[in-house]
Amino acid sequence: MGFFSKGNHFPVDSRTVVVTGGSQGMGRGLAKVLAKKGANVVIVARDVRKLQAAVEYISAAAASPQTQRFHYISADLTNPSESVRMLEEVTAWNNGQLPDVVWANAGTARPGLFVDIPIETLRAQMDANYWTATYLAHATLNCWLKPASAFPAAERPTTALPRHFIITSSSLAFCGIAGYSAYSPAKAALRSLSDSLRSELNLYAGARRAKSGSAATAPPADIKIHSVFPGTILSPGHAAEEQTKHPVTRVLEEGDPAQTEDEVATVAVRELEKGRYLISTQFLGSAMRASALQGSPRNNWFVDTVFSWGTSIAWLFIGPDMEGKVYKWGKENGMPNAQ
Ligand SMILES: NC(=O)C1=CN([C@@H]2O[C@H](COP(=O)(O)OP(=O)(O)OC[C@H]3O[C@@H](n4cnc5c(N)ncnc54)[C@H](OP(=O)(O)O)[C@@H]3O)[C@@H](O)[C@H]2O)C=CC1
Ligand SMILES: CCCCCCCCCCCCCCCC(=O)[C@@H](N)CO
Repeated sequence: MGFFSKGNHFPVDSRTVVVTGGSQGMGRGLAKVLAKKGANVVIVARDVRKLQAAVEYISAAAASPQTQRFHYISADLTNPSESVRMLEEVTAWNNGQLPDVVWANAGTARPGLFVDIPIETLRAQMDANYWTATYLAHATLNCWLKPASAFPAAERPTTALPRHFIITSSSLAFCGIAGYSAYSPAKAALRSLSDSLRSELNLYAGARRAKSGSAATAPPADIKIHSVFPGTILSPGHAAEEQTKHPVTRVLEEGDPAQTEDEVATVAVRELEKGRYLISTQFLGSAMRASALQGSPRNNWFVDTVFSWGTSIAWLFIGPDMEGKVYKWGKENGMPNAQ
């Protein structure tokens, strides 16, 4: 479990990392931090011009510019076959080796009042946030776990470093607020996906160490799942979501401290290095995480347990206060859209 284990649980030096949504915002911040730590990075998004500009920006941060490699792939990850194609291309570019780390970071929020959001947008938000990550998890884990896949068989070093599949969710996975009804459910579902995959991957970790001969077909490395739950990030995506955000949503999130792409990326990677599983990136996010731990592994059993008692009391006050803010908005401004 690594309860007391020290050391870096997320070494990326000389390893190959895929970051989706790496052309801007948090994904670009992540790619830059990983480049500084010596990783080869492939960023994935749709817009080629933004990808080209981002590769230039990210490669300028490389620790060893002579040896580190950077690449971009344009793909619309709402299409499941694009995740498969993208991983094939990454593997070919990476001298036939599968990537060591895949970070499902692409996502988009379309805030607004539920009744005003067209059904197509409700579905598109699941596509953009839940399905992009789930398709990528399916494609990646198939490559990593199935020796009979279309990918070249990896070597089986006895001391292989674990591979990591990381999901960017949102602190809104822990708390539903007015104006994010199209987005939060997708991010909450990703937390459930993380917990489910984390449980399931124990099967393969066990199989790798099986006494029977089946260990020969077991994957070359253990696989770790993690999810990151940022609060507000000052990104191009955030600027766009401000356009459709109802003012009451701004009231509810006004206490949430905004982070830059570099800040959120630095904290996320630092927490991965500590071996964290559910990762919040600032204090309010940590409080929201502690209040919604369910059966998920704790970062620190003592701190998280006491923190969860505290948040359980805090919610008795914060919950009614937040309900009251929305009610007051309605009382003061009347029917939405009727002004
Ligand atoms: N901004 C915020 O306040 C918060 C954001 N988050 C989450 O963090 C992640 C990053 O957000 P943020 O930093 O705002 O990033 P942005 O919204 O600014 O950028 C999104 C990135 O994802 C790419 N992308 C979007 N859709 C697709 C698609 N269908 N296929 C491939 N790539 C796609 C975009 O490129 P292109 O459009 O060219 O495809 C871009 O690179 C998202 O998952 C978001 O939900 C979580 C908490 C808060
Ligand atoms: C004890 C716990 C108290 C909890 C109080 C909760 C207060 C609500 C804060 C909402 C923060 C929303 C950040 C959203 C980021 C995001 O994902 C979007 N911007 C999409 O990009």
